[in-house]
Amino acid sequence: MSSAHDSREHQRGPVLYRRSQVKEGSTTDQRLLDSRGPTEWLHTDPWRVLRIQSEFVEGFGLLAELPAAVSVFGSARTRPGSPEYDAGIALGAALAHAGYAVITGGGPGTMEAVNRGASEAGGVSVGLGIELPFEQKLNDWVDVGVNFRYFFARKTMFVKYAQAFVIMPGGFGTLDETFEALTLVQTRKVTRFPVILYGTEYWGGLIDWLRGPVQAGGKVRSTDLDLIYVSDDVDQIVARIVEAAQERSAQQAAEERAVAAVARTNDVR
Ligand SMILES: C/C(=C\CNc1ncnc2c1ncn2[C@@H]1O[C@H](COP(=O)(O)O)[C@@H](O)[C@H]1O)CO
Repeated sequence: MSSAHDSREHQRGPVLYRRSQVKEGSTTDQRLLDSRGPTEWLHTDPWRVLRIQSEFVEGFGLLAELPAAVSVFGSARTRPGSPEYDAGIALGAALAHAGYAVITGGGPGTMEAVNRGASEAGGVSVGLGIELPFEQKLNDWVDVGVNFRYFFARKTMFVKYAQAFVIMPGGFGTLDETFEALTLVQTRKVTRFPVILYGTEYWGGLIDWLRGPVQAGGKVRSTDLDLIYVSDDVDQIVARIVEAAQERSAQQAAEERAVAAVARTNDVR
Protein backbone atom coordinates (compact mmCIF):
# COMPACT_ATOMS: atom_id res chain seq x y z
CA MET A 1 0.00 0.00 0.00
CA SER A 2 1.33 3.48 -0.75
CA SER A 3 1.54 6.22 1.87
CA ALA A 4 2.40 9.89 2.08
CA HIS A 5 5.93 8.80 3.18
CA ASP A 6 6.51 6.82 0.03
CA SER A 7 8.92 9.10 -1.86
CA ARG A 8 9.07 7.14 -5.11
CA GLU A 9 8.74 9.45 -8.09
CA HIS A 10 9.32 9.01 -11.81
CA GLN A 11 9.08 11.54 -14.59
CA ARG A 12 8.18 10.03 -17.95
CA GLY A 13 8.35 12.80 -20.55
CA PRO A 14 6.03 15.52 -19.27
CA VAL A 15 4.11 13.05 -17.08
CA LEU A 16 4.90 12.60 -13.36
CA TYR A 17 4.27 9.26 -11.57
CA ARG A 18 4.40 9.00 -7.77
CA ARG A 19 4.18 6.20 -5.19
CA SER A 20 2.23 3.13 -6.38
CA GLN A 21 1.98 4.52 -9.88
CA VAL A 22 5.79 4.41 -10.44
CA LYS A 23 6.50 1.71 -13.03
CA GLU A 24 9.92 0.10 -13.53
CA GLY A 25 11.15 -0.08 -17.09
CA SER A 26 12.99 1.41 -19.98
CA THR A 27 13.03 5.02 -21.16
CA THR A 28 11.44 6.27 -24.36
CA ASP A 29 14.88 6.77 -25.94
CA GLN A 30 15.82 3.18 -25.06
CA ARG A 31 12.65 1.75 -26.56
CA LEU A 32 13.18 3.74 -29.75
CA LEU A 33 16.83 2.78 -30.16
CA ASP A 34 16.71 -0.82 -28.95
CA SER A 35 16.02 -3.00 -31.99
CA ARG A 36 16.17 -6.24 -29.97
CA GLY A 37 12.74 -5.77 -28.47
CA PRO A 38 9.58 -7.55 -29.54
CA THR A 39 8.36 -6.58 -32.98
CA GLU A 40 5.06 -5.12 -31.85
CA TRP A 41 7.02 -1.95 -31.05
CA LEU A 42 7.36 -1.48 -34.79
CA HIS A 43 3.62 -1.04 -35.06
CA THR A 44 3.66 1.87 -32.66
CA ASP A 45 6.07 3.97 -34.74
CA PRO A 46 3.39 6.22 -36.26
CA TRP A 47 2.26 7.13 -32.75
CA ARG A 48 5.87 7.67 -31.71
CA VAL A 49 6.39 10.08 -34.60
CA LEU A 50 3.51 12.17 -33.31
CA ARG A 51 5.09 12.21 -29.87
CA ILE A 52 8.40 13.34 -31.38
CA GLN A 53 6.54 16.07 -33.24
CA SER A 54 4.87 17.17 -30.03
CA GLU A 55 8.28 17.55 -28.35
CA PHE A 56 9.34 19.96 -31.08
CA VAL A 57 6.05 21.85 -30.81
CA GLU A 58 6.30 22.12 -26.99
CA GLY A 59 9.97 23.10 -27.13
CA PHE A 60 9.61 25.71 -29.85
CA GLY A 61 6.52 27.11 -28.13
CA LEU A 62 8.30 27.48 -24.82
CA LEU A 63 11.63 28.81 -26.02
CA ALA A 64 10.75 31.01 -28.99
CA GLU A 65 9.81 33.94 -26.78
CA LEU A 66 12.89 33.89 -24.59
CA PRO A 67 15.25 36.86 -24.64
CA ALA A 68 18.65 36.26 -26.29
CA ALA A 69 19.99 33.08 -24.68
CA VAL A 70 23.21 31.16 -24.11
CA SER A 71 23.32 27.36 -23.73
CA VAL A 72 25.72 26.14 -21.06
CA PHE A 73 26.89 22.53 -20.73
CA GLY A 74 28.91 20.79 -18.04
CA SER A 75 29.21 17.81 -15.76
CA ALA A 76 26.19 16.36 -13.96
CA ARG A 77 28.64 15.23 -11.25
CA THR A 78 30.13 18.56 -10.15
CA ARG A 79 29.71 18.85 -6.39
CA PRO A 80 28.08 21.86 -4.73
CA GLY A 81 30.77 23.94 -3.02
CA SER A 82 33.54 22.89 -5.43
CA PRO A 83 35.44 25.54 -7.43
CA GLU A 84 33.73 24.34 -10.61
CA TYR A 85 30.28 24.65 -9.04
CA ASP A 86 31.13 28.19 -7.89
CA ALA A 87 32.37 29.02 -11.39
CA GLY A 88 29.01 27.79 -12.73
CA ILE A 89 27.15 30.12 -10.38
CA ALA A 90 29.39 33.03 -11.42
CA LEU A 91 28.85 32.28 -15.11
CA GLY A 92 25.06 32.04 -14.73
CA ALA A 93 25.03 35.34 -12.85
CA ALA A 94 27.30 37.13 -15.34
CA LEU A 95 25.16 35.99 -18.28
CA ALA A 96 21.99 37.11 -16.49
CA HIS A 97 23.51 40.52 -15.72
CA ALA A 98 24.36 40.88 -19.42
CA GLY A 99 20.68 40.26 -20.23
CA TYR A 100 20.97 36.67 -21.46
CA ALA A 101 18.62 33.85 -20.60
CA VAL A 102 20.59 30.76 -19.61
CA ILE A 103 19.68 27.31 -20.99
CA THR A 104 21.08 24.16 -19.35
CA GLY A 105 20.23 20.46 -19.32
CA GLY A 106 18.28 21.12 -16.12
CA GLY A 107 20.12 18.39 -14.20
CA PRO A 108 22.44 18.37 -11.17
CA GLY A 109 26.08 19.52 -10.87
CA THR A 110 27.24 22.26 -13.19
CA MET A 111 23.77 22.56 -14.73
CA GLU A 112 22.30 23.32 -11.31
CA ALA A 113 25.09 25.80 -10.52
CA VAL A 114 24.53 27.76 -13.72
CA ASN A 115 20.74 27.78 -13.24
CA ARG A 116 21.27 28.91 -9.68
CA GLY A 117 23.57 31.79 -10.67
CA ALA A 118 21.11 32.98 -13.31
CA SER A 119 18.05 32.66 -11.07
CA GLU A 120 19.65 34.36 -8.06
CA ALA A 121 20.77 37.21 -10.31
CA GLY A 122 17.18 37.73 -11.47
CA GLY A 123 17.76 36.31 -14.95
CA VAL A 124 15.77 33.77 -16.95
CA SER A 125 16.92 30.30 -15.88
CA VAL A 126 15.86 27.56 -18.30
CA GLY A 127 16.31 23.80 -17.96
CA LEU A 128 15.76 21.26 -20.73
CA GLY A 129 15.52 17.96 -18.87
CA ILE A 130 15.80 14.49 -20.32
CA GLU A 131 14.05 11.26 -19.35
CA LEU A 132 16.68 8.85 -18.04
CA PRO A 133 16.46 5.22 -16.87
CA PHE A 134 17.08 6.31 -13.30
CA GLU A 135 15.21 8.86 -11.24
CA GLN A 136 15.82 12.36 -12.47
CA LYS A 137 14.08 15.67 -12.08
CA LEU A 138 14.76 19.26 -12.99
CA ASN A 139 17.03 20.97 -10.49
CA ASP A 140 15.46 23.43 -8.05
CA TRP A 141 16.96 26.47 -9.79
CA VAL A 142 15.20 25.95 -13.09
CA ASP A 143 12.54 28.65 -13.41
CA VAL A 144 11.31 27.64 -16.87
CA GLY A 145 11.59 23.94 -17.60
CA VAL A 146 10.54 21.30 -20.05
CA ASN A 147 11.26 17.58 -19.95
CA PHE A 148 12.10 15.75 -23.14
CA ARG A 149 11.81 12.07 -23.98
CA TYR A 150 14.17 12.25 -26.95
CA PHE A 151 17.75 13.47 -26.86
CA PHE A 152 17.69 14.63 -30.47
CA ALA A 153 14.63 16.87 -30.01
CA ARG A 154 16.20 18.37 -26.89
CA LYS A 155 19.50 19.01 -28.69
CA THR A 156 17.74 21.00 -31.37
CA MET A 157 16.42 23.35 -28.68
CA PHE A 158 19.89 24.03 -27.27
CA VAL A 159 21.07 25.13 -30.70
CA LYS A 160 18.02 26.85 -32.13
CA TYR A 161 17.43 29.19 -29.23
CA ALA A 162 20.99 30.10 -28.26
CA GLN A 163 23.44 32.73 -29.45
CA ALA A 164 26.47 30.96 -28.00
CA PHE A 165 27.59 27.75 -26.34
CA VAL A 166 29.66 27.80 -23.18
CA ILE A 167 31.10 24.46 -22.15
CA MET A 168 32.35 23.83 -18.64
CA PRO A 169 34.37 20.77 -17.59
CA GLY A 170 32.45 17.54 -18.10
CA GLY A 171 32.39 13.96 -19.30
CA PHE A 172 30.73 12.06 -22.15
CA GLY A 173 27.56 14.14 -22.24
CA THR A 174 29.47 17.40 -22.27
CA LEU A 175 31.95 16.13 -24.88
CA ASP A 176 29.08 15.00 -27.09
CA GLU A 177 27.47 18.43 -26.85
CA THR A 178 30.81 20.17 -27.49
CA PHE A 179 31.58 18.25 -30.66
CA GLU A 180 28.03 18.52 -31.93
CA ALA A 181 28.27 22.32 -31.57
CA LEU A 182 31.66 22.41 -33.29
CA THR A 183 30.45 20.20 -36.14
CA LEU A 184 27.39 22.39 -36.70
CA VAL A 185 29.56 25.50 -36.88
CA GLN A 186 32.27 23.80 -38.97
CA THR A 187 29.73 22.59 -41.53
CA ARG A 188 27.94 25.96 -41.43
CA LYS A 189 24.66 24.41 -40.36
CA VAL A 190 24.72 27.24 -37.85
CA THR A 191 26.59 30.39 -38.67
CA ARG A 192 25.94 32.48 -35.72
CA PHE A 193 27.61 31.41 -32.55
CA PRO A 194 30.86 31.16 -30.68
CA VAL A 195 31.81 27.93 -28.90
CA ILE A 196 33.57 28.79 -25.66
CA LEU A 197 35.32 26.35 -23.33
CA TYR A 198 35.64 27.38 -19.69
CA GLY A 199 38.84 26.07 -18.03
CA THR A 200 42.24 26.24 -19.73
CA GLU A 201 43.70 23.51 -17.54
CA TYR A 202 40.82 21.07 -17.95
CA TRP A 203 40.53 21.51 -21.72
CA GLY A 204 44.27 22.01 -22.44
CA GLY A 205 44.95 18.33 -23.18
CA LEU A 206 42.07 18.14 -25.64
CA ILE A 207 43.18 21.30 -27.42
CA ASP A 208 46.78 20.01 -27.64
CA TRP A 209 45.52 16.73 -29.12
CA LEU A 210 43.33 18.55 -31.64
CA ARG A 211 46.15 20.93 -32.62
CA GLY A 212 48.60 17.99 -32.65
CA PRO A 213 47.72 14.63 -34.23
CA VAL A 214 44.22 15.59 -35.38
CA GLN A 215 45.31 18.70 -37.28
CA ALA A 216 48.67 17.22 -38.36
CA GLY A 217 46.80 14.22 -39.77
CA GLY A 218 44.68 16.56 -41.87
CA LYS A 219 41.47 15.63 -40.02
CA VAL A 220 40.66 19.24 -39.19
CA ARG A 221 41.89 22.57 -40.57
CA SER A 222 43.55 25.12 -38.31
CA THR A 223 40.63 27.44 -39.17
CA ASP A 224 38.25 24.83 -37.74
CA LEU A 225 40.14 25.00 -34.46
CA ASP A 226 39.89 28.78 -34.49
CA LEU A 227 36.18 28.23 -33.80
CA ILE A 228 37.07 27.29 -30.24
CA TYR A 229 37.71 29.99 -27.65
CA VAL A 230 39.11 28.94 -24.26
CA SER A 231 39.07 31.09 -21.13
CA ASP A 232 39.16 30.98 -17.32
CA ASP A 233 37.50 34.33 -16.97
CA VAL A 234 33.70 34.54 -16.76
CA ASP A 235 33.62 38.26 -17.66
CA GLN A 236 35.86 37.66 -20.65
CA ILE A 237 33.50 34.89 -21.81
CA VAL A 238 30.46 37.16 -21.58
CA ALA A 239 32.35 39.96 -23.37
CA ARG A 240 33.21 37.52 -26.20
CA ILE A 241 29.53 36.57 -26.55
CA VAL A 242 28.43 40.22 -26.63
CA GLU A 243 31.15 41.06 -29.18
CA ALA A 244 30.08 38.13 -31.42
CA ALA A 245 26.45 39.31 -31.25
CA GLN A 246 27.51 42.83 -32.27
CA GLU A 247 29.58 41.48 -35.18
CA ARG A 248 26.58 39.42 -36.27
CA SER A 249 24.21 42.42 -36.14
CA ALA A 250 26.65 44.54 -38.14
CA GLN A 251 26.96 41.77 -40.72
CA GLN A 252 23.18 41.36 -40.97
CA ALA A 253 22.74 45.13 -41.38
CA ALA A 254 25.35 45.16 -44.17
CA GLU A 255 23.59 42.26 -45.91
CA GLU A 256 20.23 44.03 -45.66
CA ARG A 257 21.74 47.22 -47.11
CA ALA A 258 23.21 45.21 -50.00
CA VAL A 259 19.82 43.56 -50.72
CA ALA A 260 18.08 46.97 -50.58
CA ALA A 261 20.67 48.44 -52.96
CA VAL A 262 20.10 45.63 -55.47
CA ALA A 263 16.32 46.14 -55.19
CA ARG A 264 16.73 49.90 -55.85
CA THR A 265 18.91 49.19 -58.88
CA ASN A 266 16.25 46.84 -60.25
CA ASP A 267 13.55 49.51 -59.68
CA VAL A 268 15.54 52.06 -61.70
CA ARG A 269 15.75 49.64 -64.59
C1 LIG B 1 24.54 11.22 -14.01
C2 LIG B 1 23.71 12.08 -13.12
C3 LIG B 1 22.63 12.75 -13.57
C4 LIG B 1 22.24 12.78 -15.02
N1 LIG B 1 21.32 13.83 -15.28
C5 LIG B 1 21.30 14.64 -16.34
N2 LIG B 1 20.28 15.52 -16.46
C6 LIG B 1 20.23 16.38 -17.48
N3 LIG B 1 21.18 16.46 -18.44
C7 LIG B 1 22.20 15.59 -18.35
C8 LIG B 1 22.29 14.65 -17.32
N4 LIG B 1 23.42 13.92 -17.52
C9 LIG B 1 24.00 14.41 -18.64
N5 LIG B 1 23.30 15.41 -19.15
C10 LIG B 1 23.64 16.23 -20.35
O1 LIG B 1 25.02 16.01 -20.68
C11 LIG B 1 25.85 17.02 -20.08
C12 LIG B 1 26.56 16.47 -18.86
O2 LIG B 1 27.10 15.20 -19.13
P1 LIG B 1 28.40 14.69 -18.32
O3 LIG B 1 28.64 13.33 -18.88
O4 LIG B 1 28.06 14.69 -16.87
O5 LIG B 1 29.49 15.64 -18.68
C13 LIG B 1 24.95 18.17 -19.66
O6 LIG B 1 25.33 19.37 -20.31
C14 LIG B 1 23.53 17.72 -20.04
O7 LIG B 1 22.99 18.43 -21.14
C15 LIG B 1 24.19 12.19 -11.71
O8 LIG B 1 23.21 12.42 -10.79
